[in-house]
Amino acid sequence: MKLRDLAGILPVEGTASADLEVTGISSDSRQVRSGVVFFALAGTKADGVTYAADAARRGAAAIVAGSAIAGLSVPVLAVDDPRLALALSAARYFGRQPETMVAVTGTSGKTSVAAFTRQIWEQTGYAAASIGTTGVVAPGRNDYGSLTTPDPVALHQLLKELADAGVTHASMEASSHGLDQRRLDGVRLAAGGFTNLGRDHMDYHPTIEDYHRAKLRLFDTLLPKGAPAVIFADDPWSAPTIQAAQAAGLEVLTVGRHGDFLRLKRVEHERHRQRAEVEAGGVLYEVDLPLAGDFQISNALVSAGLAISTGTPVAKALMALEKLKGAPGRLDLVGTTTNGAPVYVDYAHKPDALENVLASVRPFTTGRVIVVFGCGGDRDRGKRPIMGEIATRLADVVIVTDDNPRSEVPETIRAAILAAAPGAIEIGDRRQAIHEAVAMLHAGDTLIVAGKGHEEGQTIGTETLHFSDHEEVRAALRERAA
Ligand SMILES: CC(=O)N[C@H]1[C@@H](OP(=O)(O)OP(=O)(O)OC[C@H]2O[C@@H](n3ccc(=O)[nH]c3=O)[C@H](O)[C@@H]2O)O[C@H](CO)[C@@H](O)[C@@H]1O[C@H](C)C(=O)N[C@@H](C)C(=O)N[C@H](CCC(=O)O)C(=O)O
Ligand SMILES: Nc1ncnc2c1ncn2[C@@H]1O[C@H](COP(=O)(O)OP(=O)(O)OP(=O)(O)O)[C@@H](O)[C@H]1O
Ligand SMILES: N[C@H](CCC[C@H](N)C(=O)O)C(=O)O
Ligand SMILES: [Mg+2]
Repeated sequence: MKLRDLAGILPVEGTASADLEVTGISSDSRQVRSGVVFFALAGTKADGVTYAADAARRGAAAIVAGSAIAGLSVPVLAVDDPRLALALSAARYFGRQPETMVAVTGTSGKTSVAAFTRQIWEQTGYAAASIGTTGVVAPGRNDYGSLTTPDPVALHQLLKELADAGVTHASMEASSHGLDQRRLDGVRLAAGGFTNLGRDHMDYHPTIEDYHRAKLRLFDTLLPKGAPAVIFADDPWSAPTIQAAQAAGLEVLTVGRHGDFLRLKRVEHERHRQRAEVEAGGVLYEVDLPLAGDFQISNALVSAGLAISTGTPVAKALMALEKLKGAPGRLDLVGTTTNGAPVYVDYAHKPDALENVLASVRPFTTGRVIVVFGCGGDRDRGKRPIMGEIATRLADVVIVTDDNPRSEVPETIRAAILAAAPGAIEIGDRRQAIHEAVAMLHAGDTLIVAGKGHEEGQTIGTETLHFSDHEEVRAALRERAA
């Protein structure tokens, strides 16, 4: 590609540099090679402008920045929004994307909805992929992920790979960071979904309104006019989201008990499954969902809405729900003790999620609900006492342990949770906490190990050591059975 091919995004028309060959796009100077266009982004830790000279030295074809930079030997192209320019350039540079792409946002449920939507499409017969916190799943591919919404260069490289491999349908998670940082601008979206809004990332967003506004970018900026917006109707933040989507000229399709498109009429809970009655277009459907947790019904309905609004027949989508597999680490039944007490691993690491997961297991728990959890370091400190209070209110036994302490002192994090969790047991070592909790289980009890879900490491300081809640639960169950 020539630099001129990025015209309309970058101010290259009529410049001598328009003929330069472009061999790549990057916002990280350390990855610049000859011919790469470097985008200098103002970040949370550093300002990319500082690295412009480094990028030039490494052979950058041009530098894109928010304003002119003096003294560089390569052309500098000034744009209003370098992050937006990066995303649009990456989209154009890589070119191909799966034909039908949907994105889902919300505080909780994104990973589940992305995974469920992929599964419904698979059952419809499409080559489908999902992209998010747990990684990339596509035919013949299952890569572990790190970011919920990948950065635009990685994202568009991935979308091209998927499209080249024949994937026609892809669902992705739109995190508030991703939306705010323009990571999804340039993705050709056919539909968008909204699950719910609760406290999260208050270290990044100054207020919950700001956090909601970031989420709304999916609807008021990214989706084309007339595109379907599938919105869960039973959340306190549903109404303002519906309003924003309508104002943006989208086709609003609501799902849930208050939903018009897919209306939940009735749910019967069993231990590891639930039977729902859903009305769609005046027809009643009985759906036997093989997953525990009220919230999974909400997620399943948003997913079905996304699949239906992009072409899957209603009956097919709803029947596909009967074969859904939960996303790894989302109310994931890892095993049961010999006396029948189930142990779940769950990714609840924020207040609403913890509240939901604990409330979800109560109906089928005849004994005690036991929870093991902690909070991550270098993340929203305000949520710690809130989660302590929720655990104390909704569980019978609370064990406070370490999550990913990162650079913080683990005792300090635990103390902040414990301050609002009278009677909780403190066991810093997560392995020990899991083993002691499993040893405590009586018939009728339920254990939830919350916070790390699918994660395969524990970050202490700057080191990430292998750690898996699944493996520890299995080991503890074996130990107990022996
Ligand atoms: C706080 C945050 O969101 N940071 C993201 C952001 O980094 P940043 O722009 O703030 O980076 P920075 O370190 O300040 O550096 C500024 C710029 O200088 C560049 N640089 C830096 C050093 C150098 O030598 N040369 C150089 O060019 C950097 O590449 C960057 O472009 O943009 C980067 C590229 O897209 C992301 O990788 C990075 O994610 C970091 C790793 C992160 O941990 N993000 C988390 C908080 C996150 O995004 N989470 C969400 C939500 C999770 C969920 O709830 O599901 C997610 O989508 O995963
Ligand atoms: N619809 C929902 N409502 C409330 N809580 C939910 C919902 N769906 C999932 N949860 C809870 O949130 C946790 C994370 O779910 P999931 O990974 O699907 O959400 P996410 O939005 O992708 O979260 P993250 O931003 O952390 O990646 C689950 O383990 C469960 O505890
Ligand atoms: N994407 C989220 C995941 C948090 C998971 C939890 N285990 C923690 O470490 O806080 C974040 O990085 O904030
Ligand atoms: Mg996720």
